[in-house]
Amino acid sequence: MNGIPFVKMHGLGNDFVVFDGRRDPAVLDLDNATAARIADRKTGVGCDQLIVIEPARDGLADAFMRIRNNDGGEVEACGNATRCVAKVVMGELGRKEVIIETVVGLLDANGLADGRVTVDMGQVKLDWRDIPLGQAVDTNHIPLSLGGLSDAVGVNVGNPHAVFFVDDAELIDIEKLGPVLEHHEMFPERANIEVCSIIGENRIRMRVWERGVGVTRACGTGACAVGVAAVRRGLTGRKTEIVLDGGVLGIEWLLDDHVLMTGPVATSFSGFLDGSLLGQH
Ligand SMILES: N[C@H](CCC[C@H](N)C(=O)O)C(=O)O
Repeated sequence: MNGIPFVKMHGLGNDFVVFDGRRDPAVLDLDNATAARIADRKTGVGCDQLIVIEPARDGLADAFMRIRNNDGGEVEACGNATRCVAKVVMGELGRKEVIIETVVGLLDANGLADGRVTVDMGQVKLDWRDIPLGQAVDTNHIPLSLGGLSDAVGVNVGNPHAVFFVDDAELIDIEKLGPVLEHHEMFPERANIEVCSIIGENRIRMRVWERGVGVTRACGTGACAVGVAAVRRGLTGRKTEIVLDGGVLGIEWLLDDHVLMTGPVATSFSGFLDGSLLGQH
């Protein structure tokens, strides 16, 4: 079989095409258009994010993870994909603890006995400059209203998030409001949009419109942002269960501002990418 090998993986239905750039240099330095072609669900392999595992730059890391959204754009963080890549590297090294390097830092990952993975997603940032926002506002009450949404909480988990709390997240038309908010002038680097409702003690229902993708079944960094936002608003404790369309993630916002995210990893299939998708003729 010729072509570039890949593995199709997902975290609670947030799905990825994972290439190994350590073995196949052809997938290093992809341009945005090529990445979008591969991520296209009709004419490519199809995925929410395209992931390339690369050699670590930092001596402390076991591998570097490059992340691109379905629209081809490179982004800083992806919680669900970090669990998937960590699991791959754990299998290669025969270790339960690995360090995954990203453009925004080193992420510690631990494999649990039940097959799930816990990732320390690093320290969240809460200053308006770090979200980033287009103006100096209190990030616990961003003055933004659209449809049934208002009064967002801004959280940066390596990537930008705007968290809205409502009475019932299921009733919000996130497909309509998401794209408008993603591209709102308040967010100079756009934003991932989460709509949440408290459904029990330390239990939050969340739906997400992801920057550069659209509605996904789960968003790991989004779940981290929601867990932090709920504490900032005094709605839950620091350890929460986030109920997404695709399943449940465990979040804990530590006192040192690091956020731990725990959830499953799944592999769907392996395949070979035809060279035409890389622009090879
Ligand atoms: N759409 C996100 C990247 C992927 C995040 C999500 N898939 C996750 O699991 O964290 C962004 O543009 O920042």
